[in-house]
Amino acid sequence: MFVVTAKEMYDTDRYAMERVGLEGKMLMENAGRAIAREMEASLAENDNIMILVGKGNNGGDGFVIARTLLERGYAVEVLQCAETSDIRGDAAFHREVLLNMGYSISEYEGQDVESLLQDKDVVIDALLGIGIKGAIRPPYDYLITLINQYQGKVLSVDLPSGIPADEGYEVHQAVEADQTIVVQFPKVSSFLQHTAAFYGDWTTVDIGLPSNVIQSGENQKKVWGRRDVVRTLPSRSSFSHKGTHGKGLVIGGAVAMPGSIAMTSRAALRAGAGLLTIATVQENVTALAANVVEATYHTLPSQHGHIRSLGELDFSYDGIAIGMGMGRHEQAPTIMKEALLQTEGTLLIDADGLYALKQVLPSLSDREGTTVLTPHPGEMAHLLGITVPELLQRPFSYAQSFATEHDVYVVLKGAFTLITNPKGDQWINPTGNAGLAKGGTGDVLSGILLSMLMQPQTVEEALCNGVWIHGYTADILIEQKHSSYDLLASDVIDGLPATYRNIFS
Ligand SMILES: NC(=O)C1=CN([C@@H]2O[C@H](COP(=O)(O)OP(=O)(O)OC[C@H]3O[C@@H](n4cnc5c(N)ncnc54)[C@H](O)[C@@H]3O)[C@@H](O)[C@H]2O)[C@@H](O)CC1
Ligand SMILES: Nc1ncnc2c1ncn2[C@@H]1O[C@H](COP(=O)(O)OP(=O)(O)O)[C@@H](O)[C@H]1O
Ligand SMILES: [K+]
Repeated sequence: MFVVTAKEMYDTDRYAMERVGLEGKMLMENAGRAIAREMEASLAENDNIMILVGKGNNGGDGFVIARTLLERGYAVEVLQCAETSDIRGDAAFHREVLLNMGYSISEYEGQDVESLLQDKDVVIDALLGIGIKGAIRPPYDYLITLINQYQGKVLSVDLPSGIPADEGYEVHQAVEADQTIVVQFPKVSSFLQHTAAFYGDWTTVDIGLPSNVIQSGENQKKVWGRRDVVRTLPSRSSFSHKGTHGKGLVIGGAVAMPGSIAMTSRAALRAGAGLLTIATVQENVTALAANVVEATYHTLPSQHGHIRSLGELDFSYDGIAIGMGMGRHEQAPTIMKEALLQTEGTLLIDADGLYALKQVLPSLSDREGTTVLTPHPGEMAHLLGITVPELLQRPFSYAQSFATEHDVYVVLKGAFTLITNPKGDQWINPTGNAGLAKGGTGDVLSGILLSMLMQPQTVEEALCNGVWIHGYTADILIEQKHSSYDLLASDVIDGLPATYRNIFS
């Protein structure tokens, strides 16, 4: 499923009208009817409905929705919140159709909307869509405040009014919808931390727009779904052997942090790695060996309880993950530089490794092999030299500029983890829940990703599948036997068998 900006949506609209021959009126008819049909699932037969219509095409959709619901027998009052002379084009056309069918429209002229809303069960918000610019002006500012005070159900058309389609905007005032019915493609703002909650539950409706423009455009954004996982996750050949499934190396850990690499390693093995070696400080090996019995071990020279150097480490592995529990110390950047320059294959860098990387960033360009960075927002902000709030305002652009500039894959973790390839294409992961907001779940993700990167699939598929599996496992676990409070990172590792059985069933 494609995810779009306002510009991509307008370009698609123009292409549909000018090149394909789908008239605007027709698209608006499709949109309004599809949205009304979708809304019916949330409506009761006797509901009193108020639809607030704005002056643009979002309001135009509103006129079609009103007509469709009225024809189906619902009690709908239409409040037009703009001067009739300001309503133009397709919206004006559908306004006329509504009137021609014998229905009436009230115009907002400063009347007491609060009392008008009192006997309504549902408010449909068709005030503003993707065309919003700048701070909300009257009367929409006032109407949005009233909608948010209203106790009944609020259903928004395309976007909650006041929310822009794109990233990079601060939101001061917007409708807090219970549900949003999105026209054709989800907009970027439905995945951003500061805007996602305004949407409530959202679904998309197909209005017949072509996807050519987006498909042929640069830097596509897509949601990675279950079907993609089933389509791309390689099944195992009955003649495979442990070497076929990838020989991985995990470098990390310190005396004070033995758990991270244990989780990464156990997760990698559970996720399907054929063979796994752990390279860590000598002091931890005995305890780890009892914990991760399937792995082999390589002891690294240590100093003050952390890795001093990579010593004589052999780097001939199918995939290497570095950084988990490694600590932030003086030697870390040198160790990172060595890993960047000595390893030829796939290198995944996580956690403390990302802090060390920041100091040797230019060495990234000297790498031949694939490099994957898995930062959480704090680590990504540090790599970029910006603040976390700045990053969260524009995660798509920042992840994209970093990935393209440094020729790396970036897995920016969060409620909607964002995967970016070195060309700047992006995938959004929809799985996962707040149960994952706990120490160690990132280590587990690194292990799953290391394993995925060694299976026969593209790097993009490996990363998207790994992130999806991690989140989906947490989703099943909190549905079936855990909660978002008690879930532990190690539970996610133990939940992987059920996920695989489910995917391959
Ligand atoms: N492919 C498409 O793009 C389609 C879009 N449709 C609908 O059309 C909508 C986009 O229509 P428009 O481009 O007319 O945009 P809007 O419906 O968002 O209306 C924009 C108008 O609102 C006013 N406005 C903008 N910012 C404001 C602010 N801060 N305060 C107060 N008023 C403000 C301006 O007068 C502007 O012209 C979509 O969200 C969707 O609902 C559908 O009808 C069909 C297809
Ligand atoms: N609210 C949330 N919803 C979904 N996933 C989440 C949420 N919070 C965190 N996660 C996921 O949990 C993991 C946390 O990783 P990270 O912050 O590196 O943890 P740690 O360093 O403790 O291992 C990431 O995969 C992230 O996407
Ligand atoms: K709206």
